[in-house]
Amino acid sequence: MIVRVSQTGPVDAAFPAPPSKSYTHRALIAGALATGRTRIEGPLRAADTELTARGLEALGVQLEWLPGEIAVAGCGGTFPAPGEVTIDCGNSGTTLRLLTSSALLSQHPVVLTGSSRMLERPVGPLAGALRALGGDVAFVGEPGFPPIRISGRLRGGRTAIDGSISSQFVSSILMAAPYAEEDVELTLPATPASRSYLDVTADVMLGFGAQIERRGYEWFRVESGRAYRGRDYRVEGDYSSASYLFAVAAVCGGRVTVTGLNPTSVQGDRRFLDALEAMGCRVTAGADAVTVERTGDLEGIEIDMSSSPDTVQTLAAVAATAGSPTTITGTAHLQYKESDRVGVTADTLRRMGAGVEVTEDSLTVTPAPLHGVAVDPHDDHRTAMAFAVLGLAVGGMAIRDPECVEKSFPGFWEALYGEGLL
Ligand SMILES: O=C(O)C1=C[C@@H](OP(=O)(O)O)[C@@H](O)[C@H](O)C1
Ligand SMILES: C=C(OP(=O)(O)O)C(=O)O
Repeated sequence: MIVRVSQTGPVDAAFPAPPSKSYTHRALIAGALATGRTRIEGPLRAADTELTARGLEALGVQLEWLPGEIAVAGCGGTFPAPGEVTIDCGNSGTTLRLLTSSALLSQHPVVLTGSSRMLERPVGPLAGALRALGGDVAFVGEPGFPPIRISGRLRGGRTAIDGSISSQFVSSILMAAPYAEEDVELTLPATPASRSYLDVTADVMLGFGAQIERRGYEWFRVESGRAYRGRDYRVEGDYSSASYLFAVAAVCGGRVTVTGLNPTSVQGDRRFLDALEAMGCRVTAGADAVTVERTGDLEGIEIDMSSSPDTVQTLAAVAATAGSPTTITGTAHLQYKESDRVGVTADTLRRMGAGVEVTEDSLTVTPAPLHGVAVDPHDDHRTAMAFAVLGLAVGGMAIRDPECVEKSFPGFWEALYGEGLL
């Protein structure tokens, strides 16, 4: 299938925010490990969160998707899998990385595998740290990459972990740590990539009753034996998904309101709004809704997005419509995602007519007259959504395999269609 995107004028639209993917993954894992029952209210039902749910079911957890909620029967810290299981984590890095440490809480070995792209996404630093904490993580194929076979136990203790490729390595150990035999102490020698996701992890862990001490993003200590307690847990809206909707106002002019967003959220992609404001948009945040409005021209900016990786492509798309160049730094780890995102973004923007310069850790977009092109997102939802939005400003855009948005934002095309934008 192909979605064709035509040019549209200034907009006046309102959308509900899709629920947060990161919070849903974590609430599923905390609820599954907890003592007692959990109701996850307003979860994201998308390909990736279903993969986490199915993975937990394979580990013996009972859960049920009901309208607007998930009911999870907590297993009290030991997964009752009947024997060795293999879990296909598809294209979801969060599923594979976050389940890696918790898999040590199964009585039997667990094999984690995924799509062909997933087998190219690193897990080496996580495996190394888990070995130091008592686990046995074997690489079934290429060293440092999935598939991995996890056995042994989570003894706990102290170790260092390098999170410069992915914060998910650190989140993985933190989420399982309350069930280690001893306290877990993690030292991070370098600032982790996507550090804001460690705040999301800590937020969910504290919400489920765990105890964490931390010094910024350098050092974390989780108390052993402070089990998660099952509870009713409401999932907040997703700032990464909302970025595409806000970007519609930024590139087309007019205004877009997104409801269901937490104004004090720790999600790093909230910073995307600071970027739009610095470029010349008006951003107003209420108790539960954010409005982005553009009446004049946009100016380019310089911004560090190392903690907001999932909105780099949205920002690059907006930057191509501004009046001066934009430099986004902190982009090095985007090469490890569903695609080499900086490479794909640079290539597509150049084909559209923009000037793009790439260094190891930055992307500079120099605006120029743009024309639409055909985009093959190579199964990367964020490429499809970012360039669809830019297509609304430029016209003549064709997005192939649009169903890849199922990964995080299954209603994306319907949302645009519903507002008369497609
Ligand atoms: O922990 C999470 O929920 C995520 C962490 C980030 O990944 P990295 O830490 O690998 O950059 C982000 O890109 C991903 O979409 C979700
Ligand atoms: C990188 C992403 O997800 P994951 O790492 O879970 O595949 C994403 O959603 O952009």
